[in-house]
Amino acid sequence: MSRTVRPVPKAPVRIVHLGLGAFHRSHQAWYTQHAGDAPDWGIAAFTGRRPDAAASLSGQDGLYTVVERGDEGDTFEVVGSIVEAVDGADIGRLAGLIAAPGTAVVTLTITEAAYGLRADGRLDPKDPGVADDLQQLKAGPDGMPTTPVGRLVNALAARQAAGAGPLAVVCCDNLSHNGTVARNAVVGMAEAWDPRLAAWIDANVSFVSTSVDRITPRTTDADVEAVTAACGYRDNSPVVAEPFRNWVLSGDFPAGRPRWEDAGAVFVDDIEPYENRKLWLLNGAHSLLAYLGQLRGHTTVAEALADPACLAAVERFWDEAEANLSGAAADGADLQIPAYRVQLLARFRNARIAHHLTQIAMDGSTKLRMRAVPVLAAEREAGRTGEGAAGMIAAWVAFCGAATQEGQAIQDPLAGDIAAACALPGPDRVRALVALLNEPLSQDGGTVELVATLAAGFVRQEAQA
Ligand SMILES: NC(=O)c1ccc[n+]([C@@H]2O[C@H](COP(=O)([O-])OP(=O)(O)OC[C@H]3O[C@@H](n4cnc5c(N)ncnc54)[C@H](O)[C@@H]3O)[C@@H](O)[C@H]2O)c1
Ligand SMILES: O=P(O)(O)OC[C@@H](O)[C@@H](O)[C@H](O)[C@H](O)CO
Repeated sequence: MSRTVRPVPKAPVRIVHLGLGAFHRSHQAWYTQHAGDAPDWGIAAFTGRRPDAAASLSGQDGLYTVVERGDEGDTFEVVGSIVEAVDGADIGRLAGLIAAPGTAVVTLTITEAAYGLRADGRLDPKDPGVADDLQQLKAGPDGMPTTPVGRLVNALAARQAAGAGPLAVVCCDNLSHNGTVARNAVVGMAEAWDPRLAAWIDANVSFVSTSVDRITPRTTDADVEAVTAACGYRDNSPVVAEPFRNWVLSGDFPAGRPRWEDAGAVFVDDIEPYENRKLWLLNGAHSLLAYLGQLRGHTTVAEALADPACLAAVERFWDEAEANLSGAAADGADLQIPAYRVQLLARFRNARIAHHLTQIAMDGSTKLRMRAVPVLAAEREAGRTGEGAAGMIAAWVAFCGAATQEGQAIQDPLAGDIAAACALPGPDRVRALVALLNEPLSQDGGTVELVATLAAGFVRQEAQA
């Protein structure tokens, strides 16, 4: 940025973030800036796989613009809660910050696929990243773990050694029971390296579960230009997000936390109803639109939703999801599912947010396990067909088949297995793909037949003009 516009003084680092992407900047960093005690809570944010985002943000003193993009127009706000942006490969700095007694919270947005989990939600020791990091951790001080979980385990060992006390790890990825997932991944890796560290983590680290929501597509060059034109300064790291935002958290913060509730965050005892409402209705519809929409020639969420066939598929899935959602939380709070559905349609129709289906389609095997499988399993259990949820899986099956035939790479942690499944003949192909999402469902002949029939009806169409 060409001028100093730091909206708050530089706060001391008390939060460490892993996964410095678009979402962290539009969500957790925004909430931290808007907490009543923001001057006490600075964030040191580490990138995942490349140093670029840290270099870009460091070049402008950590400051960046959140462009809130509504139906009617844009508003701009400079956010200053990220006080340090670091290359994720700098594991020394990460260990130093996590070992510091002042550090109280670690937040994560490293994507669903980065946890290295099997379909049953446990750490997968055969995952190449997990296996390699275990070797690195066992190599001692010269080891260089490369996955976020391996780096975090390494840094927690430094905190244990420093006697710096307990802290909270707050998973902000779109995963069911995301606190438990983060715990399984971190404790699972620690156990395989050093059981005493695993025991220390068990006793000292609180894994907080969250439901996180704010549609934040990848920033484009046009977004950078729009900020320059509207604000009169050059920001190389702006982020564009919808006006809506939501954060529900459940768990303990043994070393304290910012007053995120001042910015609208909600703390609950029973997070599951909120989590399912968001993951099934919002993210489920997104995944359905990502595969069916692309097969029908659309490129963005808003375009796909304007197609009556896609809208009907979403409504069909939502009816099934709603039948299996709790309408109220344990404390009696009404989750207002019908109103939530209406609001979602309006959010998806915000055509000024160009949310690309290709981005949502990535890592489908991990996402569909949480977005389609639970609804389909519940529908089958209730003696119903589960055609809406099966439709989402069928769209993914047809999408994988079309991409494979066209020689396009599928970005997914199971890309090799997907390619192998797609090489099989008809019914075996569908069964093998369903098995990648959920083994028991793949043994249910009725489910496989239903998915196969629906998938046969989804054929690739020419891109819409
Ligand atoms: N973007 C949204 O609208 C949104 C909304 C709610 C939740 N989320 C959650 O946040 C996550 C990140 O979204 P984003 O928009 O910031 O994405 P992004 O691509 O902008 O950033 C992702 C970050 O994670 C790192 N990363 C990605 N894959 C990794 C891997 N396999 N190993 C290590 N690091 C990896 C990247 O390097 C980057 O730092 C999503 O996957 C989702 O779980 C996103
Ligand atoms: O971010 P992912 O890859 O988990 O999923 C893609 C979208 O469904 C997601 O980013 C939503 O836009 C977001 O969860 C809205 O809060």
